[in-house]
Amino acid sequence: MTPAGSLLAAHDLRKAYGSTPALDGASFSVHPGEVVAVLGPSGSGKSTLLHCLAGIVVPDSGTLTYAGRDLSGMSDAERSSLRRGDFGFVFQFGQLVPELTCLENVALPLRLNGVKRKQAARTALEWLERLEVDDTAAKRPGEVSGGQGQRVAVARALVASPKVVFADEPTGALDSLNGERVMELLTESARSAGTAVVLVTHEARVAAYSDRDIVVRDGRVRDPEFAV
Ligand SMILES: Nc1ncnc2c1ncn2[C@@H]1O[C@H](COP(=O)(O)OP(=O)(O)OP(=O)(O)O)[C@@H](O)[C@H]1O
Repeated sequence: MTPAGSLLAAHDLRKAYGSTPALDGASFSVHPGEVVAVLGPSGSGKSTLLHCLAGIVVPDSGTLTYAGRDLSGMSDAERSSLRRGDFGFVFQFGQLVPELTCLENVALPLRLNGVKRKQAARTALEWLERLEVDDTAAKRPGEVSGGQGQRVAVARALVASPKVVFADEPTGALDSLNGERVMELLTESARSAGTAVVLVTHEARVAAYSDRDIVVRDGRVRDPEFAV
């Protein structure tokens, strides 16, 4: 059932919110290091698919396999530990911790994984430099621009060398110039680290940075990679 060589695969996922079906038999897979864009009209189920793949939302039925392990059968604690260790996240509005500096925000995933404070700060600064926002290191998220905040969020998503980054409309709140730069930096950094990216977007311009597109319609996905 799992496509050969895939890192993350979903088969026939179904999820309803009350009587509203959000996913209605969605199958999808991503290979290591691959950048896949998830496209589709508003309300088609893109975010629900991403949340299921990331282990944030539990589907009503269907199977989810990550690195050969059945995600559906994992406990909440196992899924949380997978999210912390193997996954990174970027959302539309950075979702940085407002009380921490940008450097501390980027260092946070490393600290949660047990990296010592000094080493975490050093690595976080390297990532801020890579994303060209090292001048935000001592500032809090409320003191930086939207574009800078998203770059900090990308640094935070990649700092702990995740296997997969989930990005839900990461440039949705940015102007086109800033949006394109964030996409360039996200995809370049992910490709050089061998990190796969699952990218939900409305915009064809953003999807152009992916290796492959899939389209969600009415909670269903057609992924030609998936042999059913
Ligand atoms: N927490 C929720 N409670 C109730 N209904 C929900 C919830 N989340 C999503 N839905 C419904 O499920 C369907 C799919 O929503 P989803 O957010 O996955 O779509 P989307 O394609 O990401 O939309 P958009 O592009 O507008 O963000 C929609 O009908 C939506 O209203």
